[in-house]
Amino acid sequence: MFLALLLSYGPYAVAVFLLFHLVYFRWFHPLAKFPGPFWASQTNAWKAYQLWTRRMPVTLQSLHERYGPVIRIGPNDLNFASEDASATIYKSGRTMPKSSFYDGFTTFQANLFGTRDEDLHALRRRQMSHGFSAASLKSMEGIFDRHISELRKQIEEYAVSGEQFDLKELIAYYAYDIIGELAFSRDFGTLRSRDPADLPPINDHIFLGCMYGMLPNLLPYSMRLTKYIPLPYVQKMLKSRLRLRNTTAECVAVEMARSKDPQQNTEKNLLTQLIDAKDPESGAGLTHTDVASEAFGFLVAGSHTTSGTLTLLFYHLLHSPKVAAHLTKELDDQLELLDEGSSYIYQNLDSTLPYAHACIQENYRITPVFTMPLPRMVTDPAGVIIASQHIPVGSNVSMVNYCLHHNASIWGPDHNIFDPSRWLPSRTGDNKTRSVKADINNIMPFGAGHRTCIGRNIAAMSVLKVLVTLWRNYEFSVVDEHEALVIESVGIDEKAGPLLCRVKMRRAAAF
Ligand code: HEM
Repeated sequence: MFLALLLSYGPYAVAVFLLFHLVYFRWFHPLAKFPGPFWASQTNAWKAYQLWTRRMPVTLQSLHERYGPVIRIGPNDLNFASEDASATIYKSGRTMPKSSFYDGFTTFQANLFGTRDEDLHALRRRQMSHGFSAASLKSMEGIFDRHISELRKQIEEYAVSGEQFDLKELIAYYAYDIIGELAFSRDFGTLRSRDPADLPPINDHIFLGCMYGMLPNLLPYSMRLTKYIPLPYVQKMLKSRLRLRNTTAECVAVEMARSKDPQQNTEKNLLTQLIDAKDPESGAGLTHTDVASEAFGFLVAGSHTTSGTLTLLFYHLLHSPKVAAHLTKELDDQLELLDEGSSYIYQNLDSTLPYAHACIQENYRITPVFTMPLPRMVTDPAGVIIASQHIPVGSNVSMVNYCLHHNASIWGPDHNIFDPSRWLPSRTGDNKTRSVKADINNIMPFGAGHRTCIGRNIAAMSVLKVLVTLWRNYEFSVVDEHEALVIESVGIDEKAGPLLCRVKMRRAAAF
């Protein structure tokens, strides 16, 4: 009887429900007045599909061009691309906490990046601030120098042989080896072995985290049930995440055991600093699982971001002859060629190289790599005003830095041109009337506010040292001068395909 009723009326009930859902979310929902694609107003699967295409930042930017600075990208989600939005969304502290999107990244337990507990976040930041301070950074400079020296060795082999090579791949090995030493106290030696299979599957982890996070209604189940989906691609991603987790657990266990042995004199790095970390207020330290969870976060947040950034910087320089010539002149004027084993001291590079800094800044603007939407939740019962719009409590609001960095009303119609002179006081071009200082507030490659990147100084040191060392000491040329830049995004971006180059020495080979 019940089955008969279900079969006769069930399809009508489903149709009525769907119709109600469609009409409510499109025309009566509190966010209904905001423009955006129809399917985005109906289901979070729209966002998940955009992630799947690997083109989300570019798609969102074109939607902003079409609909304006605020668009609806999910039934309960708004995305902003205007100058005045970032302060309210990211600098309102605890009243705008991270949304459930971040739960998708939990591997051991929520870490500094993923936690939505503001008290825990504040405690962790206090515990870790010493490890990321300028003094700690200085004490870790030797680690960078060793790996830059290894990178030079590999490049010099190509200079001698004259063979073409993939600079993107070499940079990826370099960035992984550095983070291995910083976060795991281990030299993975991938620059020496140069086997792509040695590189960790970080992109898979990030893609999976973003995918889980973009389907929040499924989250409690999806993380547990994905293992039963018999698709090889899904199984590969799960295995990748497990592999990363196991590597982390193993390295942390070794270092924690070593730290208990007073005979062992280990070099300071981020992992040893985590093990020693104490909250200056309460004296509380981190447990074994806390340390593993944070080290895992450093690997995920710090390696592909750095390698993606460096590869894109070299791509832009190698495809912009005038910019390249300007940079060469500045470095030739300011820096001696390096001998074997020597390096440029970071502190000395800071004030003397304005054009190199401008190139780095422009690279962060035109091709930021951390482009996942960074959603925050409106928790004030009265709602909040963002970019002159009232946004009701319970909504998720986000920005994608790529969209802000390509907003033509801020950067001018030439926003797609790599032009470091935007960052010089004597700037030329469309936005010459604006101040550099104002524009620095309009880029957010490292996020903004109290959840801004804790590793930005580490990234800054790596990027500047690699740039000036390679650009001053070698002469690179790209194999395909006309190659158009295609970017793939899994939440963190990279140049699609290799960056094929040839290289010449600017002095006799050192190694
Ligand atoms: C060019 C390189 C890098 C870029 C572009 C970058 C970008 C970002 C961005 C945009 C955020 C903010 C995320 C949000 O609001 O949800 C972030 C957070 C974070 N980053 Fe980075 N990052 C880089 C390098 C690093 C490095 C080298 C490390 C560590 C060794 C690191 C560790 C972290 C951590 C732990 C967080 C969470 C901070 C918090 O919530 O308090 N990052 N990063």
